[in-house]
Amino acid sequence: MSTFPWLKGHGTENDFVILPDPDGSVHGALDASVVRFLCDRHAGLGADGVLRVIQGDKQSYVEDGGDWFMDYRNADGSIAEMCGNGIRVFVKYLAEAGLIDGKPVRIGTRAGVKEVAQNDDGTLTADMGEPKLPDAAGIVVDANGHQWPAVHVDMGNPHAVAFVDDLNEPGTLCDQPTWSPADAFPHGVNVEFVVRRGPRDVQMRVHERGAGETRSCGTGTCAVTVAAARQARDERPVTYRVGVPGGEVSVTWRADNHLELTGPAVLHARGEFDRAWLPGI
Ligand SMILES: N[C@@H](CCC[C@H](N)C(=O)O)C(=O)O
Repeated sequence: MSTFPWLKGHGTENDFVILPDPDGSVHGALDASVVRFLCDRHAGLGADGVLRVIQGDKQSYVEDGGDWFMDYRNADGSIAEMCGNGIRVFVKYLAEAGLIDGKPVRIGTRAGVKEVAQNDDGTLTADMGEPKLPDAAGIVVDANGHQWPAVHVDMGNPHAVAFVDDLNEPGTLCDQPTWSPADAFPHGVNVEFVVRRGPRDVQMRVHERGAGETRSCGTGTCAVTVAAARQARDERPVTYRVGVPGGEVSVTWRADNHLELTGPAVLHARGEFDRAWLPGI
């Protein structure tokens, strides 16, 4: 095919190029350079990542692809296990395309199958599964010469959560934080900076692995909730309001240890891309 369809969508302004590829034949292996080009904000369509939509039984990446499989790629072309904002946008697309009804849907990801429900108010709720808290005490995040202790929370993808006094304090805005010990995150990490605004109410900024500072990160809001609830010794179930630069979401840490992420999802553009426009690919 000389052209392929695309859509744009976002969840709290964490934005994605959606590539429908129901039987996996449109994009084949999906080259990292194609992802980089599509996500380029100057030369391409512009996005924090790509959501490729494949039927669960037509993908060849994981054992259980669910009803539909979310093949997630970061803007730099790297593969990530999971995306909490992306999965809501993914289901919004499936619903608007008439590919699913209103019932909860099982979405396969590289971090396992996640169930996503569509709520009456238009928001979506994803069961994000259980967090892991690897025993990695003593992690320090370093940004522009400033350092903060951080908590390692794994939501299928890795997060380092650092509590700060002020989200605008020097150092929190930078290209890419580093961390020590260097081997704590062999595959890189998403870094969240957090302030408490009140009981069960936090505000964060995030530097995403493979995308830089973004307006939101759904798995990051779950990691932040876990770190904040543990710090406050909250009893479960507990619900946190998590503000991000692009809006806000609600995260419940249930008694059974699962995290539930509720937030908006928006589709805002669609088109047809001519393969001849992919430079040198
Ligand atoms: N924005 C996402 C996370 C996307 C993947 C992340 N950058 C990683 O590499 O782990 C979210 O909403 O969770």
